[in-house]
Parts: sequence; structure tokens; C-alpha cells
Amino acid sequence: MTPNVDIEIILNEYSNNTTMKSIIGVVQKYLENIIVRPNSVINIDEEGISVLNNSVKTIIVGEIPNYNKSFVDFKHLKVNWFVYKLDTDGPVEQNEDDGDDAQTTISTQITLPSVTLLNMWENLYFDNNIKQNLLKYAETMMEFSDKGVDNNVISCNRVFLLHGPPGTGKTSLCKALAQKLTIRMGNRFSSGILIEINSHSLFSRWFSESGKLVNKMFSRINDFVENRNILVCVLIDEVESLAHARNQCLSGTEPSDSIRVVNALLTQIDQIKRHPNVLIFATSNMTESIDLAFVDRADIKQYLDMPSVQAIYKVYHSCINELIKAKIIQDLILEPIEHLMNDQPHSAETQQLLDLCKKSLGLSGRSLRKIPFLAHALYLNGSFSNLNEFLTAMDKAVEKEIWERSYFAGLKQENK
Ligand SMILES: Nc1ncnc2c1ncn2[C@@H]1O[C@H](COP(=O)(O)OP(=O)(O)OP(=O)(O)O)[C@@H](O)[C@H]1O
Repeated sequence: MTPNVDIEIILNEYSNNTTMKSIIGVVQKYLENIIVRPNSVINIDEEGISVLNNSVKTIIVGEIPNYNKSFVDFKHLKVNWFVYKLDTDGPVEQNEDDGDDAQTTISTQITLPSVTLLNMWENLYFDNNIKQNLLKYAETMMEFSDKGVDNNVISCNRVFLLHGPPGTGKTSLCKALAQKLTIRMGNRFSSGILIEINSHSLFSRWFSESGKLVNKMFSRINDFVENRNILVCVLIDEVESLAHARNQCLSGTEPSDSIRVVNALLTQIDQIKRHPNVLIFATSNMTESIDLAFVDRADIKQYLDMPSVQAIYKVYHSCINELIKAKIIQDLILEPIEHLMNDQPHSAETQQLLDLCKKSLGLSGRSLRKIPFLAHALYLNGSFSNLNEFLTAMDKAVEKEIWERSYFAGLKQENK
């Protein structure tokens, strides 16, 4: 079977529909004449490529599973093209009066594909094809409902639960997945919307009002759901706060209103997930305390662990490339991780980075992305350094981060 590669062409805001149709041929010709790496982003704006500059902003080349070449060989690959424009409006908050003359945000909406989520998918690194599998699950769900597969025969709830330790990319992955799906299903949906429910603020105050708020919020969501040309993705972050609210009620520390709020939310979810254009994502970093009623509703329960050495390497590699681009680090090529996996000869700096990755095992993705910043701020004097100096500074920043983590873990233990 011929392997596939997905290539996304992101058009400039002012490109018209004629450009959409004619651009693929022009981009294909351009790409065939340069070296294109799988899982890479080409920013046309920055590169100043005159043939594409007027209409194309960015080209995103997807991963190619089980592919052993380091460049995209167009002669032996089937290309799936996706041409689109990004929404530039950014998030819109839904605020409600909290009774103390202040406003609380109960949900946030983003129109998809959004400029705020550009490259998020490409910058998340997990092992075991987690991203590809989630994409396939979601595409299968949509295909089954489009083809009218009976839900009573083949059960499919359209609910994803991503759980795991803090800072492992759960929220980012849900958002990036919603964006990717909108792009992949561009022939089925004209656009998408991501509605992020702030469950924490919904359950933390004035429970007697919250039941009404849940219903109000969902009546807005239903307005979107009715338009079958829009893919509606609902994200419930920190879903464990549902269980927390219910348990507090059972132990008598909160009024029984809280249980009504949890039930109102679950009922509303049950109603909207019947629609063929809806997907529900939930995240939790406390797996053991997620409400079982919610766990039961999830078709896909994906655990996201702390990054492996390979994933850490990719995170650091992307950070270093960014700083090379910004002329903060001297331009020097670091071999990709695939090169190291095949035991090929590599530079001293690449080995230094690999050792640093091994030392960083146990840090979350969130901590890893802070390391280059800490290295530059705390352990370097000038504004420009060579790669070796920078990696040495990163090493010190990793030691500091590990020390701080064990210090706070110790405090937590003492307070138990
Ligand atoms: N596997 C990963 N690869 C690359 N970046 C990652 C990874 N995991 C986390 N990050 C980065 O860490 C930051 C935090 O991620 P995010 O908020 O999605 O984590 P989370 O699991 O939802 O955290 P929390 O449970 O605390 O809400 C983001 O900037 C994200 O890009």
C-alpha cells in the first residue's frame, strides 16, 4: 500500500476562493524542488518565497508512520491536501454576574481552525502513536454517525477522557485535536467551534444559581449544534470537580443543590452528544476521583504519562531551533532523535542533548518547556551563546527544577 502524507496549505487572510482551487499545483511544484521533512512547518512569510508569498502563509507537513526516509519522497507517497484559512478572532468569553459585583467566566469559545491554535498539534510529542490514534477514533465516530450506524447496536458516546499527571499536555491535546479534526473534515464541515467549559468556576460558588447557569450555557451550545455544517467540540477541563461537588454533597458539607448541578451537566451532555456534529473532550489529573458517571460515558480513556527520553528530545530540539531562529543560540545542526535511535554517528552536542534528556526524565512537558527560558535567564551572561554553553546552562536549569520538585514533594509529605 502506498504510504500517505497530509499536507496543509494555510492561506493568507485575503486570499480568495479561486486561490483555494489553483494553489495545490503551485505548492506541489515548489515542494518537489526543495527538501521537505515529515512533521515540519514551513513559514512562507518568513522565508519570503515570492511565488507563494502573496497567497500562502504556512505549509504544514504531517507525520508519516513507519516511514524510513528523512525527507518526503513525493514520487512514492500519496499526498492528502488540505487548504484553509485561519480564524483570527481569538477566544470569546461567556461571563456571568457572580452576585458580588464581579464577573466570572463560565466558558470560552474559539472558532476553528484558529490562529491561536496554529502549530499546537505539531508541537506535542507522545509515544505510541497516541495523537494518530485519537484522530482515527474521532474520524471513525464521525463516519459512523454520518453513515447512520445505530448507536444501540454499536455503542459510541462521542466522549473522550484524557487523564494523567499535571502538565502532560491533556488540555493542549484536546484543543489541538479539535483544530485538526476541523481541518481534516473540511469537506464535511465549513468550520468548527471549541467551547471550553470552566467547570471549576461552575462548581465553586453559589450552587443554587449554577443549575440555571448550566442550562443557559447549553442553550447557547445548542444554537451551534443545530447548524450541521459546524463541528462542535466541547471541552470540560478538570472534570474531577464534578465528583468533588457530588462528594461534598454526600458528606453534607455542601447543599444538595450541588448534586442537581452535576446532574444538570450530565443530562445536558447526554442530550447534545446524540448530535452527529458534536464531540466532547474531558481532562483530569486526578484519575481516582473522577465521577464514575462520567467515566462510564467516555468511549476513549487515554492516559498521558510523563514524557519519555524520545519525547523530551523532541521538545528540547524544538525549543533550541526556535532560539536559533531568534538568533539567541549559534546556528548548529542537532541530529533528529530518529538518527540516534538507529545508532548512527552523531555530534558531541547531540550526545550532550541526549544526556540532558535522560537527566530530565520525570519532568512534565510543562516543566521541560520552561528549561530553555530558565537557562538563558539564570545561567548565561550574554544575549548570544554557542550551543555547548547553552546546553550546559540547560543542565543547571534541569538540576534546579528537579531540586525544587523534590523540595515541594517533601513539603507535601510533611503536611500529610
Ligand atoms: N508531551 C508534550 N509535548 C510537548 N509539549 C508538552 C507536552 N506535554 C505538555 N506540554 C506543554 O506543557 C504545557 C502545559 O500543557 P497542558 O496545559 O496541556 O497540560 P495539562 O496536562 O492539561 O495540565 P494540567 O493537568 O495542569 O491542567 C503546554 O505548553 C504544552 O505545550
